[in-house]
Amino acid sequence: MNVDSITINGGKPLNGRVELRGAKNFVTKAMVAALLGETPSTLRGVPNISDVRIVRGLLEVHGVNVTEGASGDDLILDPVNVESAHHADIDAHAGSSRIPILFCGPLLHRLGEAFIPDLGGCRIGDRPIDFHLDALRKFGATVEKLPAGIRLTAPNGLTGTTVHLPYPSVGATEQVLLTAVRARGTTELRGAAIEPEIMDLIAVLQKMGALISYEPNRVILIEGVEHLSGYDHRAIRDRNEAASWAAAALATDGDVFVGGARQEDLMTFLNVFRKAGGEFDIVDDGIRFGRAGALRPVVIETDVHPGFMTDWQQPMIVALTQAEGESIVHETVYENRFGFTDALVRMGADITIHPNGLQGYPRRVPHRNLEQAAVIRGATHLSGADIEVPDLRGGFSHVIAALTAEGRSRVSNVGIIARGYENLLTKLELLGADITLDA
Ligand SMILES: CC(=O)N[C@H]1[C@@H](OP(=O)(O)OP(=O)(O)OC[C@H]2O[C@@H](n3ccc(=O)[nH]c3=O)[C@H](O)[C@@H]2O)O[C@H](CO)[C@@H](O)[C@@H]1O
Ligand SMILES: C=C(OP(=O)(O)O)C(=O)O
Repeated sequence: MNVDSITINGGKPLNGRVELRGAKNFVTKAMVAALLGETPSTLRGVPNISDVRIVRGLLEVHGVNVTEGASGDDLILDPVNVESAHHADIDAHAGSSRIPILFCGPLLHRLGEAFIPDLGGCRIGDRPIDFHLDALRKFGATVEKLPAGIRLTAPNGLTGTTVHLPYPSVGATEQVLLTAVRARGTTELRGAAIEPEIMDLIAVLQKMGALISYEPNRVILIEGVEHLSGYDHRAIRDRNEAASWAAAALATDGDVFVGGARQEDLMTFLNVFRKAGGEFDIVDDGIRFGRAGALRPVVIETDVHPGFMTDWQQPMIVALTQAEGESIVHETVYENRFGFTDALVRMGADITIHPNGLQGYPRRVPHRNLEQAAVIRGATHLSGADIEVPDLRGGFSHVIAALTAEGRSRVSNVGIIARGYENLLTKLELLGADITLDA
């Protein structure tokens, strides 16, 4: 999506079918895993999104030969000639993604050194990398902070260790996996994240020759091996995109079949969707989402898997502006993930943000110091407005809000949405949305 601004004529339901491809939060990690192999890897179902292009560029400056396979959505990644890259070239390809931090372990194994530029990614809170760096130091890496990034070396190689994550971080879990698989000896990872995308990364690493076992209570054991080969793998589909289209169908009173959506990856979402007045049919090749009747208010607590994902709350909040009564969303994963609601309020939504969270409500998810809460009172009539996309999921939510609202909305900075949604405008048009690209 090379456009920066679109005009949406809203107030019409979305109807039709969209197809999911590989998950942004898996594909980019599997591309990094290819660095660890001694032979080429084939990754299937790769979406055409900007985060994939950024990771491809970073792999290429490190000497990985990346080519497209015959089917159009396969990537062949040949890491046989991996080499150190100039800092300037790495910076030029760092872009807006957080994935460069996951190059640490693979580059240390391959080259004995790594330079990691300052990270991009959505601005949804502080997003520290202390768990990553603490773990890498435990493996034996030295970490030096530079003005524009960090430099790591491992003069004595990397050795298996015990890592106990203070919080089940997705990225830090992937960091430990990608480092431990070729470290000397065994690594015990406690407090691991267990998202489906992580399980798919473990599947990829096992195909490459890694020895990884998943124990009860968020413990993962990794026995380091000396050699890994390439893999051939079809990526898990994007459950965040699935939840986004489901919420879009709910908000606009539409009917959307999401090809490739899998019930087992969306169980928690489906429960909330049903409680909010949505209905769904699960069939072999996907899930159809629509409304069962009037929308109802719900209480959502975001959490790590198997909880309700933080990436799902933004599109669901748009739908909840159409539910009769008071909904509450407790955001417990990130400290600043409600910025997108300002625009919804300008469109007519009644949303109050509690920057320090809401106390005194019975909860399943433990309180965290950084949390926030949103109280949404509905149903409200949304009217078109000029809005600016703040981040990836917030951006998709702005588009849904504009589709739900009566009248015209001008949505600017839509390019960010291409970080995680392939062919968004084409898909929206196929679903019947009235959209024009601004000059
Ligand atoms: C590319 C990708 O896969 N992005 C996903 C990934 O982000 P990402 O992997 O960056 O998110 P994490 O799971 O690491 O972050 C969860 C929490 O841990 C904290 N933390 C994390 C690392 C660290 O070193 N120190 C620390 O304090 C974060 O600030 C946050 O409060 O998981 C998030 C949580 O499911 C999703 O919203 C993102 O879509
Ligand atoms: C926060 C997200 O991604 P990232 O971690 O890449 O910024 C997201 O996918 O919504």
